Amino acid sequence: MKQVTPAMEGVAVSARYGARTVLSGLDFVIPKGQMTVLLGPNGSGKTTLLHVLAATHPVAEGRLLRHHQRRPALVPQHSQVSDSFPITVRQTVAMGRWADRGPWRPTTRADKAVVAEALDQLGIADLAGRRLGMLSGGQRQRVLLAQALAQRSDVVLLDEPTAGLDVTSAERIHTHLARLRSRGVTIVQSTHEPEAAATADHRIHLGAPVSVGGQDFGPLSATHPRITGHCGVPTARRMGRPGSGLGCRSDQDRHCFSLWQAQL
Ligand SMILES: Nc1ncnc2c1ncn2[C@@H]1O[C@H](COP(=O)(O)OP(=O)(O)OP(=O)(O)O)[C@@H](O)[C@H]1O
Repeated sequence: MKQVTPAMEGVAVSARYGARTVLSGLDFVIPKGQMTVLLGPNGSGKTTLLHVLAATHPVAEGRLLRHHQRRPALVPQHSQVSDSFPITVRQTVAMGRWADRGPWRPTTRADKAVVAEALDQLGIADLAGRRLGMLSGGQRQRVLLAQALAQRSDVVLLDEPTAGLDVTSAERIHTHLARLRSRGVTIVQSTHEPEAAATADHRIHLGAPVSVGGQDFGPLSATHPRITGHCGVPTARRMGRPGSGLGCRSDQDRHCFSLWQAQL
């Protein structure tokens, strides 16, 4: 039976903006070294959850247990970066080193080597001297991913990394994410793309309740396709509290997810 090791575990996690609760009582697991996708309609809280995982947005209630080694690298949506921000591609990628050395320390030779390698890996070395705001969406997204690579974290969080990109640019990003995963990096990405969702190891659904066999689950649900078929334990008792914030897409997934949760 496949063992799943958690990189992070959320226990009844809530998050707010002022008095407004956006995430409420979420229980979830982010498996270590695997690809998790966050799914859900606009406004369901995917970006907010990514920021909670990145520790850039506070947990209002509940607990987030961390089992990873380094500060997560967060890749924002490319549309969130201002065109007028006067920064070059190399400087943007070098910011990824801040997690290690702080923003005010001079860049070391080792930092420069890491930045050069990240630029190279994403195929953007020729853009190093260009202004970030002058790049296309696809180029900019690769720069932001290079910044995350330069951080050398064991957890990479991405907010719709291929939104608005053409097929070739999106494939490049997917290829690099797959490479990171093969190196054991834990990846969490929000997406609206069915293909990214289908190929992920693990899916977390936010938003509208999911109906399974006439029973409603929501607002959070999770599946783990890799362990589908390894279970057979009647688990509805354990996890099927309607409205509890936990549920899965299919009966089989629901059983498996429960068993998997129970293994942790
Ligand atoms: N800074 C903020 N202040 C107040 N409310 C916010 C803020 N950021 C987001 N929200 C609200 O929180 C809710 C969740 O937003 P979030 O961006 O996390 O959703 P999302 O699932 O990522 O959406 P999308 O798919 O459109 O990117 C929305 O209703 C949004 O209006």
